[in-house]
Amino acid sequence: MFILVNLKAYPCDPVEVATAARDVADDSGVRIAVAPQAAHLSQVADTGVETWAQHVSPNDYGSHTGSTLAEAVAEAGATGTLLNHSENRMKLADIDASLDAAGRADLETCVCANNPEQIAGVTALGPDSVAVEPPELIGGPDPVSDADPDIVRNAVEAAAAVDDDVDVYCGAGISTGDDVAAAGDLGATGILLASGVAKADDPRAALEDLVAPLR
Ligand SMILES: O=C(CO)COP(=O)(O)O
Repeated sequence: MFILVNLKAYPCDPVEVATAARDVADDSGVRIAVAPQAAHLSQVADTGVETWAQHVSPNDYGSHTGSTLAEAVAEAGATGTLLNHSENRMKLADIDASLDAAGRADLETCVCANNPEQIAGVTALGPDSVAVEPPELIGGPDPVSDADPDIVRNAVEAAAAVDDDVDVYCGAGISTGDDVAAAGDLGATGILLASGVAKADDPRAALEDLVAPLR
C-alpha cells in the first residue's frame, strides 16, 4: 500500500511531518509520500521523503501569472502530483492538459474524483493512479472504508473496466492502520489522507500507526 499524505493548507510544520514520514517509510519499508503547499516543496524534498505537489497547472511556460508549472515543481524536488482534488476541482480538459504537463516533467500522477462514475472518466485520461474521495467524508471522523465501502469497491471495478494498469487509491477519514488495512481489503492499492497526520498532536505516532498492519 502507498500512503500519500496531503498537507493541504493546514498549519502544520511540513518539515516535521516530512522527516517523520521519511523515517517511518525507511523503517517500515512502506512507500510514503508527502504533498505540501507548493512553496514548501523544496524544504520537504530536502528531507529525502518522496515529495508530491498538490496540483499542477495545465499550461506550459509562458504568460500564465499565478500558475504552478509542472516543470517548476519537478525542479523543486517533487516526483508526483495530485490533480483535481475535491478542494481544487478542474475542468476535464484542464485535467487532461495537466496530465500532459506532468508527463513532460516526468511527474507521477494521481487524479482524484468523487465517485466511481468520475473515476471511470478520469481513468480514461491515462493517469498513473486515481483516488476516490467522497467529499462528505473528507476531514471527518468516519473512514470511507467503513462509512462507504461500496464506493471503494465500485471505484476499483470502474477503473479496472477502463484500464487495469491504473492504480486506485481511496481517501476521506482514514486515520488508523485498521483503516488502511480495510481499504486494502476493498481493493485499493493506496490511501490518500490529510487530517489524520497533518492535524495529529504527534504526526510520527500517527504515521507509525498507519503502517503497523503493513509491516
Ligand atoms: O482530502 C483528503 C486527502 O487528500 C482526505 O482528507 P482527510 O484525511 O482529512 O479526510
